[in-house]
Amino acid sequence: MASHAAATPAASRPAPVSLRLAARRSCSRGTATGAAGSSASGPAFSFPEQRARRSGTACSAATASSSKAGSNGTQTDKSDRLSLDNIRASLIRQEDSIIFGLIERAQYSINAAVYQPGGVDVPCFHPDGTRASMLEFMLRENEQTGGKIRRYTSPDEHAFYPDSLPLLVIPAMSYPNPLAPAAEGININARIMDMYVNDLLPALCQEGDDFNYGSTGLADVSNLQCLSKRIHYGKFVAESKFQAKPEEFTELIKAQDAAGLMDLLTYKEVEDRVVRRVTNKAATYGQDISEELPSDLGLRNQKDIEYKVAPERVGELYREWIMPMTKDVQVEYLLRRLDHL
Ligand SMILES: C=C(O[C@@H]1C=C(C(=O)O)C=C[C@H]1O)C(=O)O
Repeated sequence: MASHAAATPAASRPAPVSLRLAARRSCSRGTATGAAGSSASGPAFSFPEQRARRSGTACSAATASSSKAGSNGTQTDKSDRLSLDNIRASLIRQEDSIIFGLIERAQYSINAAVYQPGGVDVPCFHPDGTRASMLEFMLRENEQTGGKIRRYTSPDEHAFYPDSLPLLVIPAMSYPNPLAPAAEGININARIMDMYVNDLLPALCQEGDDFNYGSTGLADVSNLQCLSKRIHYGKFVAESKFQAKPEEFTELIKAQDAAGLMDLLTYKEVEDRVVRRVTNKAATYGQDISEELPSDLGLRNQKDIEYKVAPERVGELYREWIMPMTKDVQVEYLLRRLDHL
């Protein structure tokens, strides 16, 4: 089991990362070798049916009734997008963005200079005088823009540099938030950054340098933000699971039994379906689709197709990295689920 203890507090800053090129796995280009049949089924855990928010578990439920700013200038999220009923649809949409993004990034070489502090001369220095990496510079700039328009006040968004966020330029938003208070202190972006740079990129991209640093950094910023959102969605998944089996989870939480929690929240067959679906999507998205729809849209008999990224590779990355980190967030959240209540 990956260590849940590696979760970092919200105040931490991802350390500069270095590419472990030596650990590079096999090349990303390949041909389909029989992607598994697609499955439309969703996660095995049951999502609550329009459940009434339980007193004591709803933490910052919005009460204002107008979408305009309230008397203290606060606005209310009326979208329902954070309700536990919408988790499944959101995870599947996020999957699409992640797969597209990884395929996009794979068009470029590793471009290691983007990740090395000082590898590219960007106007971004740490207090000790060392220059930041180009990726850090781009992420920080992006978070300044998103932060001003409330991105990081939403319970499903987590900044990579939470200590440097700007003030808002539009009124604050109040979100209906089904999560327990402890959720706010969980941010594993430092681990996500390390995994992305040192494990995902070497598995996806050709070695070497093609000097497309801007495109590389833009793809990375987008991918890191999508991955962070998906992985931290573990908080919502965990809350849904807790509400479905409160007694069983409460017993394990009281015993602070991380391994027991991991067992109870893991659905192996769901994970297998996710991997098959992701593989199939990567096979579909990775093709050069022409203006003529093929008569057979399925993935059978397509062993001759040259994919930009081997579809199985994307599925493997989900199994090896993305799902385990989502589960680590779930364990971390559940261990603290009853704090402050
Ligand atoms: C997200 C869930 O929890 C776990 C993690 C999964 C994932 O990251 O996709 C899938 C199955 C579960 O083992 C879930 O149950 O859907």
